[in-house]
Amino acid sequence: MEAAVLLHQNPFQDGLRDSFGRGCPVAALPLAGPSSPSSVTEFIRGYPIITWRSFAAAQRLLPSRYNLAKDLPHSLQDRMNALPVSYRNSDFARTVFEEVILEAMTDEPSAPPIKIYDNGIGEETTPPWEFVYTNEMWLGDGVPPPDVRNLTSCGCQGRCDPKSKTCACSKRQMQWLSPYIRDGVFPATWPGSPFVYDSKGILQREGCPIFECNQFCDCDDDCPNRVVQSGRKWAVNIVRTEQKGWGVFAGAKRIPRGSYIGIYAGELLTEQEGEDRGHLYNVFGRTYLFTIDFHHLRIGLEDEDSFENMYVVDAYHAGNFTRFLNHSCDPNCEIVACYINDADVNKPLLAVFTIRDVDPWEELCFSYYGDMETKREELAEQKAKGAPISRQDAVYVRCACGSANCIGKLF
Ligand SMILES: C[S@@+](CC[C@H](N)C(=O)[O-])C[C@H]1O[C@@H](n2cnc3c(N)ncnc32)[C@H](O)[C@@H]1O
Repeated sequence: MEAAVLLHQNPFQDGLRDSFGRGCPVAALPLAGPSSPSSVTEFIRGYPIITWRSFAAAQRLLPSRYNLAKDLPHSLQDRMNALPVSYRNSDFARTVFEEVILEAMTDEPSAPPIKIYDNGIGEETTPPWEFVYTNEMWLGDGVPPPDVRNLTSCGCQGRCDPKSKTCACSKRQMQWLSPYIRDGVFPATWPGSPFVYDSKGILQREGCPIFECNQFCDCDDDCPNRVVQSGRKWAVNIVRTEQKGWGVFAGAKRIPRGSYIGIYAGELLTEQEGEDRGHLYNVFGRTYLFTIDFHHLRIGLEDEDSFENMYVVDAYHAGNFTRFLNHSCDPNCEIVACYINDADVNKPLLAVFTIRDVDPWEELCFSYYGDMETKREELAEQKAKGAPISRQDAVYVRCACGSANCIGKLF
């Protein structure tokens, strides 16, 4: 039986929390079931006293909220696709698309609205109505729900102090960063360490996994270790490109290096499902699959090459503006593994950050191959051996990134 912990909607709850702190009783409620949190030890007239701390403990026992890919709502897409092409290519359809995006942005209150600009390239006024706009992850068949029971959380009051010796979140971040730092010493140019962010939320260290404070941490919403979960702050636009289909462009402001841009959202699929879909997308010549095979997942394995990735994100049927990020051989963004409310190390969120300053209206791109230097070395090695460069059914697209050191083709 699941623990039934219901804290009645009480307009005074927040007031109580503010006045007495989180260790104080907030309610005495019926709480039943064998898995009632062990932290409930005091009772009033037979009812357990729920404190904020025991409430947080009890929350771990409740089923967590998550989305299943099979429940993706697609009636709007079906209706739009049933309309004549002339309507779908009208300015009105573009306004509808922008409104749909706006509606899905309730989880990022400071995010500027996303505009779809008509630059006269091509016939389409909006991207195809082939996907559900969402900032969330949708779990495919065989993908387990988030592991919330094993989340480590901090008991910090107010904003977490990166220098704290007791903050469980800074300890966890330190532990995961240590393989990437020479002699365990953080560079002086890296304020905020061991958190990966400085006090303004700018990412200080690229290429390492991020461990943010989570839903069970006691710290406040403005804690410096809550950047991805606070949502996008920078303006982005969806614009048609000459040779790469739709793309994502910065707004009127320069975006500094290390800025959070968005989550590569979509369906989280098993490797097998991703592989099957990959064959179809290769025939189609357009793919939105991202394989979760970050370097840190190999740490600790006897043979790093024996690593087998478990999950893939597919943004074809569901996703947000990040699904329009094109590839560049000289990228200004990268995807970083970010952990928040799931303790399963194989299921990070894919967070997009800038890796250099981005000019106003510049296109935002990341490398579909990860580190480009490694990719170049790999290609040179394969060429020397005369080995085939990629999988049999891969459809090669000429890379149109336009960078001076472009490797020439995609996939
Ligand atoms: C994740 S989607 C990016 C959004 C895509 N442009 C669209 O219109 O939906 C990946 C696809 O975009 C195209 N693409 C991305 N980067 C490209 C590049 N550098 N050169 C040519 N095509 C590119 C390829 O068709 C690729 O399969």
